[in-house]
Amino acid sequence: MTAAINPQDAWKQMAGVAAAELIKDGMVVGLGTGSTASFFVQALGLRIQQGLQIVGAVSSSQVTQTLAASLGIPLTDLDTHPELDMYVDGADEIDPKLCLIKGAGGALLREKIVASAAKRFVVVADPTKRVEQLGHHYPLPVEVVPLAITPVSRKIAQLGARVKLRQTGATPFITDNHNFILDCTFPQGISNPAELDAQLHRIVGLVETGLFINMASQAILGGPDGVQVFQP
Ligand SMILES: O=C[C@H](O)[C@H](O)[C@H](O)COP(=O)(O)O
Repeated sequence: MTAAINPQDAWKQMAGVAAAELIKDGMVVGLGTGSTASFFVQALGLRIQQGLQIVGAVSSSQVTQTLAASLGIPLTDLDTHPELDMYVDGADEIDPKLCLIKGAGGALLREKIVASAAKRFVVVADPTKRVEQLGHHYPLPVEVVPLAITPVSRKIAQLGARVKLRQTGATPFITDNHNFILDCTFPQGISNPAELDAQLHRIVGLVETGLFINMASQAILGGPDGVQVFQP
């Protein structure tokens, strides 16, 4: 007997299963990170067990790599396959133009690298992730070289953010790339994601931001009324 899952997880699963249906024989696929992406990876694993033949999958984190390997998904990397057919991942916030905040799980840098290598990026989520303006529900995560954490924090604060070093217990959270994460809350929300992203990228020592702008082409949302596809 399988354990019942809560409605939000059921919606995430619906989105993940629907995205897995988009994967065809011969594709190179990018695998996202997080609870919603995990449902996609599990559904993809099932389809592969049933005979789907992808060329390979590139993971956006160690966690996803381990999950995918356990499901028998053939793994590859960006050296072997620098261009992917499709990348599927979750998001923390999705605005009407499909700009995203990502990185609540700390995987934003690899996620952005893998997403940028893909011809198509499909976001999978539940309806709680849709927002009118980014930055009101989740802080914006940015990945920072540990050496630069204090000056970078100060410079982001000068842009109007409350800046918090992400911790795991008493020690800083360490990303797969051995960097730190700063969670940046903009009290008025993020009115111009592209401008903020450009400002943040001018800060030396800041490696990447969790703003994904003009990257996703489609969102698949599971919800109480079934699966809905959303594109601007
Ligand atoms: O670093 C984490 C990723 O950006 C996740 O894709 C994002 O946080 C969404 O995760 P979830 O599907 O668990 O809400």
